[in-house]
Amino acid sequence: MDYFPLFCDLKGKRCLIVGGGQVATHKARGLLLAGATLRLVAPSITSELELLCAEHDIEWLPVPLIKQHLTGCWLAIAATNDAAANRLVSQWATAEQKFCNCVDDPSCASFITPAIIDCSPVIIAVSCGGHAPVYSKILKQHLSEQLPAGMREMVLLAGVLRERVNQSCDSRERKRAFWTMFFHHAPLRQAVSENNTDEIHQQVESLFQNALF
Ligand SMILES: C[C@@]1(CC(=O)O)c2cc3[nH]c(cc4nc(cc5[nH]c(cc(n2)[C@H]1CCC(=O)O)[C@@](C)(CC(=O)O)[C@@H]5CCC(=O)O)C(CC(=O)O)=C4CCC(=O)O)c(CCC(=O)O)c3CC(=O)O
Ligand SMILES: NC(=O)C1=CN([C@@H]2O[C@H](COP(=O)(O)OP(=O)(O)OC[C@H]3O[C@@H](n4cnc5c(N)ncnc54)[C@H](O)[C@@H]3O)[C@@H](O)[C@H]2O)C=CC1
Repeated sequence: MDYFPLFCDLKGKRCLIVGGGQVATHKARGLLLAGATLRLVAPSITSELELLCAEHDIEWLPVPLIKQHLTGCWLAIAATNDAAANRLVSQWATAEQKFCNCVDDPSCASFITPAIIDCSPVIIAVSCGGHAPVYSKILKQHLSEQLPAGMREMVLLAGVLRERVNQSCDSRERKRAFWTMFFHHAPLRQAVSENNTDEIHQQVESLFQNALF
């Protein structure tokens, strides 16, 4: 496997972005959606980034880049149009064992950003390993057209029931069977996609009786 996919909780965690152009703006948008706080090092930034600075926890430093800008940051994105600056960020981050994305050269990056379908809590990330970013975008589109109806709602319902299932049953086998049945259960899926709460309740109770005990 060329890259190991991870889903990171970035809420409240500071991330460094170096550069303030179109690509930096796009990466900033993504990190902010995940709740990160940002340190932005760039002499100038796009008007969208200026707006984001007013609305979010972003520390914009219009000063020359120094190694200390990495201090307190969990990861870095080198997003300038200056290849040497991007490489420097990557070298500094790697020396400190921090993950670094490099927008103009995947060979000096320790992570790459995938194309993302965000139906949180369901998140689908697609990468072509840096070979073909546009194809990642096309695959994302393709996948998003194939997703099952009510997918997100079924997952949210599973989250609500999870504790009860764990409390009701010790057998890992039976729990696995319960969840497999749950997600394949046509009447339940139908009720969930229609948001029919009475029917959802009935189907869930009968699943508990039939599958768990
Ligand atoms: C390695 C990686 C590093 C990283 O950024 O993490 C990287 C690198 C580079 N991208 C370049 C170009 C473009 N990238 C896009 C788009 C996306 N690029 C994304 C990720 C990645 N791009 C990482 C690999 C991920 C993977 O494995 O797939 C996506 C998936 C995710 C995101 O950025 O959010 C997002 C689509 C998301 C979406 O829409 O959902 C478009 C199209 C467009 O903008 O519409 C173009 C123009 C067309 C073209 O050139 O192909 C160039 C050449 C720059 C130049 O010409 O100088 C490099 C540098 C190089 O290849 O060396
Ligand atoms: N990974 C990806 O998805 C993509 C990557 N790219 C690459 O991203 C690079 C940047 O693209 P854009 O944002 O469109 O460029 P841009 O020209 O809009 O912005 C470049 C930014 O970098 C800043 N900058 C330059 N030198 C700096 C330094 N030493 N320290 C701090 N900031 C510095 C500039 O002030 C500017 O804000 C391009 O060189 C291209 O190779 C381009 C398209 C997609």
